[in-house]
Order: sequence, then structure tokens, then C-alpha cells
Amino acid sequence: MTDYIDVEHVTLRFTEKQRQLTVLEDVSLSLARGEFVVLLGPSGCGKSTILNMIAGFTRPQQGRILCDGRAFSGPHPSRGMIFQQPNLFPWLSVLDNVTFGLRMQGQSKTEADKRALTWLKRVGLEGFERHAPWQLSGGMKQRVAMARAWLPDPAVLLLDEPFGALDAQTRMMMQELLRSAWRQTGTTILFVTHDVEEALFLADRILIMSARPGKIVEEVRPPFGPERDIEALAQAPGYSEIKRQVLHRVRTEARRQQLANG
Ligand SMILES: Nc1ncnc2c1ncn2[C@@H]1O[C@H](COP(=O)(O)OP(=O)(O)OP(=O)(O)O)[C@@H](O)[C@H]1O
Repeated sequence: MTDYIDVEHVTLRFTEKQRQLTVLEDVSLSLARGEFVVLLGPSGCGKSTILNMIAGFTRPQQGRILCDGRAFSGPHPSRGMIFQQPNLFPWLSVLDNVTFGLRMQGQSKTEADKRALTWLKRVGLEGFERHAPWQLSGGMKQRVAMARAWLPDPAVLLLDEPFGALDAQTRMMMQELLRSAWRQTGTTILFVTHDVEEALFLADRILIMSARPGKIVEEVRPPFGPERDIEALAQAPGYSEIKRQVLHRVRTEARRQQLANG
């Protein structure tokens, strides 16, 4: 597999109230084309900042980020993002929310609608295209956000705790849906979470981050193969051990982060 995203020796500081906060220090990571990578780490270690840099919203002071071997200077539809909040336009229907980006890029309504209907079916929202966002549950809204993000056929999708606000059952359904959509499309994914079980179910590769200033301190490859069943996974050979190992590392870094926060 060739690398699609390369983050090379990146250091990023924010200045707040005349104080400098080093959020990331000499961070390097790469995403191979078509890979599903999960970034796991304590709150405040800089996970969202990494996504924001790859999306093109924030620039590092040192180091560089390459997409398909080239530097870039801002956001681009080939790098899509899904946030914890679905952020739908309340005055637009489900269908018009999903097609909004494509229409802004100049695609015809007929073509955009056709592609959106395929995606709405794929995320289990067939028949809901004329609904308004307020008529949907939290999980359904996040399905709309997923269809919207995938519609322009991005090469990479960046997901920032997209299921963090959902109840446990809905969350599991969304995890299954995401993995199945990823397997159908082959999109490169970088997914941020605090949740070890979520990381183990979703990832080809887990990158564990240290307390701030964030660095990648460990890489884990869950050895569960491409076909995963969320219920069977907990009984899979090696699952308990790998979960214990990852949990221990994440909790150690979370304690360090708490100490650093004072
Ligand atoms: N625009 C900004 N200006 C100043 N400080 C910022 C800015 N964005 C983020 N930070 C700080 O950078 C640090 C890392 O933030 P970030 O959101 O990347 O962490 P995170 O690991 O995603 O946390 P969480 O898991 O809680 O979402 C935090 O201390 C945050 O307060």
C-alpha cells in the first residue's frame, strides 16, 4: 500500500493569553491508501488538532503534511470531515443537506440527487429524503452527516469522535455501518476516539497518543482480520489481552495529562 497522507515532524503551538501552549511536538504519522487508522489518546492531547491540520484548517509551525505526495494550503473536497455534532442545516431536507456540498461545486441537481439517494440507501435512510433534520433521531442525523461527507467521493475521511454523543446501542450500529461503508468504498480513514472498544472494532491500526504535547507513543494492529462481528469480537482469541494492553497505555497517558493540566 502506498501512503496517501504523510504528517512529517509536525510541531504546533497555540498562543492564548500571551502564553504559548505546545500541543503537538515532532509528530509523524502516515496513512496508507485505503487504510482505517484510529487515533486514540487522552482528552486534550491534540487528536482534533491533527485532524484539523490534515483537513487544512490549521497549519503547523514546523514540519509538513503531504497529501498524495504534495503539500497543500487549505481544505479540499478530497479530504472530508465528520464531527461529533452532525451540523445539518435545519431549513433543508435530508436530501438537500446531503447534496449541499456537491451543488456548491456546481454539480446538477439531477446528478447530485441520484448519487445522494444511493448513499441514503447505503446508510439506511431510504424513504427519509424529504424529512427535515428535526424529525430525525441523533443516530439518523449522524447517518445523514456520513452520507453528506461520502457523497463527493473523498480520498480520505477524517472523523472526530463522530459517535461520542450517541447511546451505546446506536453507537454500535453506527460503528458497523461505518466499517461496512469503508469496506465498500476503500476510502482512507483517520478516526479519533477515546473509546478502546470502538478503536479495536474499527481499526486496521491504532495510534496511541501521549499526554500533551502529543506524540504517537505506540502503534497497535488489532489482529482480527477484515470480517468483524461486533458481538463475536469480544470472544475472539487475544481480544481481552489486547484490550487490557491498550487500555493500560491510554489510562497511563490520561493520568499524565491530568497532572499536566494541574
Ligand atoms: N484554536 C485554539 N487556540 C488555543 N488552544 C487550542 C486551540 N485549539 C485547541 N487548543 C488546545 O489544544 C489542546 C489540544 O486540543 P485538541 O482539541 O486537539 O485535543 P483532543 O485530544 O482532540 O481533545 P478531546 O479528546 O477532549 O477532544 C487543548 O489544550 C486545547 O485547549
